[in-house]
Amino acid sequence: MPLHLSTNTRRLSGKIAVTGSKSESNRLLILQALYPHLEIDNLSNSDDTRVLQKALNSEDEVIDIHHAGTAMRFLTAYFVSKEGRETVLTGSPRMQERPIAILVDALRDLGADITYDKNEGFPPLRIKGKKLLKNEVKMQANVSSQYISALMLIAPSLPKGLKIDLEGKITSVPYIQMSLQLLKQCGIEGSFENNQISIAPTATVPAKRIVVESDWSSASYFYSMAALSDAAELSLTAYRENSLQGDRSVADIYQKLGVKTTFLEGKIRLEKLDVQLPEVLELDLANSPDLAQTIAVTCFGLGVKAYLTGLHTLRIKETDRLQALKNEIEKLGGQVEITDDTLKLSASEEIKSDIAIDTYNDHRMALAFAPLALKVPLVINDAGVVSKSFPEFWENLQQLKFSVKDSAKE
Ligand SMILES: O=C(O)C1=C[C@@H](OP(=O)(O)O)[C@@H](O)[C@H](O)C1
Ligand SMILES: C=C(OP(=O)(O)O)C(=O)O
Repeated sequence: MPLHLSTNTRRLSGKIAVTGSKSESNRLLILQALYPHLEIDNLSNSDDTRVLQKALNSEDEVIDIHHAGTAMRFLTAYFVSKEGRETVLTGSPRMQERPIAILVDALRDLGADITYDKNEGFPPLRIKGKKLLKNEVKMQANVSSQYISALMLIAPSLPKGLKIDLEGKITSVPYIQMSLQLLKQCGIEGSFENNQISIAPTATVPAKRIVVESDWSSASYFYSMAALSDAAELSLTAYRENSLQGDRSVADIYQKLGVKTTFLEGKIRLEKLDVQLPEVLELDLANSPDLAQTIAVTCFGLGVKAYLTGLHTLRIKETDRLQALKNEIEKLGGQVEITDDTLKLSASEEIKSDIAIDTYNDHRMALAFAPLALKVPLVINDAGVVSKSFPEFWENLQQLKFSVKDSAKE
C-alpha cells in the first residue's frame, strides 16, 4: 500500500497516546510465561509483541515469528528451557538471514539441544527442550544485545541461575540494563558489573503488576516532526523521566535540533524552539541504534550535516539500514557516505518532491521518512510495515492534520 503524505500546515499541535514499549513488553511476556503471577499493563499492541504472545500461548510444533527479532531470540532461549517439548522456530525470509549463532552456541554450551533446519547459523531452529544444569557461560557481546537479554530472561528459571561473561565491546547496553531492571522489578536478584552478569535462581516471584512505559523509539518520530515543523506543541503519553528505555536519550539529542521536552505527570510535552542549529550533529548511537534512521532523516530535512557512529548493528536488522538510508536519502537529493558502522550526511540544499520512499520490510524506514512530509509531499511504499512496532502511526498523522492518502483506494 503506497501512502501519499503531505501537509497544508507546518504548525503541529495535538495529544497522542503511544502504545507500550515493545522491548519492555516482550521481556515481560517471557517473564510472565515463567512466572504466571505477573500482570502486565499498557502492553504494546505492535505486531512483534502480538506474535510473541501468540507463540507463548501456542502448542504447535512450528512457530513462525515473522520479522520479530527480539521474539526470535527470546523464544529460542525460552523453548530450550521447556523440558520435553520440540519446537521449530522460524521467521520471514529476512529473519532467516539474521544471525543467531552466538546465542545458539551459548545455549549449546549450557547443554541445549538445538539444530539448524536450513542454514548453519540462521533460523529456522529445531529446539528440543531439556533441563539446563550448567550455570556459567561466555558470550560475544558486540553483535547484538538481544542474545544476552535472551539468556538473562530465562536465567532465573535455571536450577542454579546463571553467570554470563561478556566478551568484546558490549553493544546496545541500555537494553541489557532494561532486562536486569525488569528482572529486579519482578523480585529477582541480579547484577551487571564490568563484563559479568549474574542472575540468581528464583523458583517463584510474588504477584505483581508492572506498567509498561510507552515506547520511546516510537516517540522519536514526533520529535522529528517537531524539529521539522514551523511550530509545535505536542503532548505524548505515557512517559516518565526515569525510563528503562535507552531511546529516552532522544529528548536530549533533539534539544540540539530545537525541540524542548517538558516532563509532566505521566506525559511529555514537546515544543519547537528557535535555536541555532549545529553545523554538524555528531553522535555515537551504539546505545540507541533504533534512533539512527529518525536522526539521519531529521538532519537531512533540516539541512544539517550529520556524522553518526556506533552503527555496527544496523546492517543485520530488519534490512541493511545503512544501505537503505543511503538509497532513500539520495533519491530525495541528499548525499550519504556509509561504512560498516558510520553514516555521514552532507548538508542538503534541496529536497525533491513526490519521491516514493521504499521501506524494505522495515517499519523504521516508513516511520523515519514520514515526518519529511512537513517539507515536501512524498509517497511511502508498503506503508503497512509500521505495524511491526507502531500500528496507529498513520491515524496519528491524520490527527496532526497530515493528509494521508492510500493511492490504491483512489
Ligand atoms: O532488546 C531489545 O529489545 C532490542 C535491542 C536492540 O537490538 P541490538 O541489541 O541487536 O542492537 C534494538 O535495536 C531492538 O530494536 C530491540
Ligand atoms: C531492530 C528492531 O527490532 P528486532 O530486532 O526486534 O526485529 C527494531 O524494532 O528496530
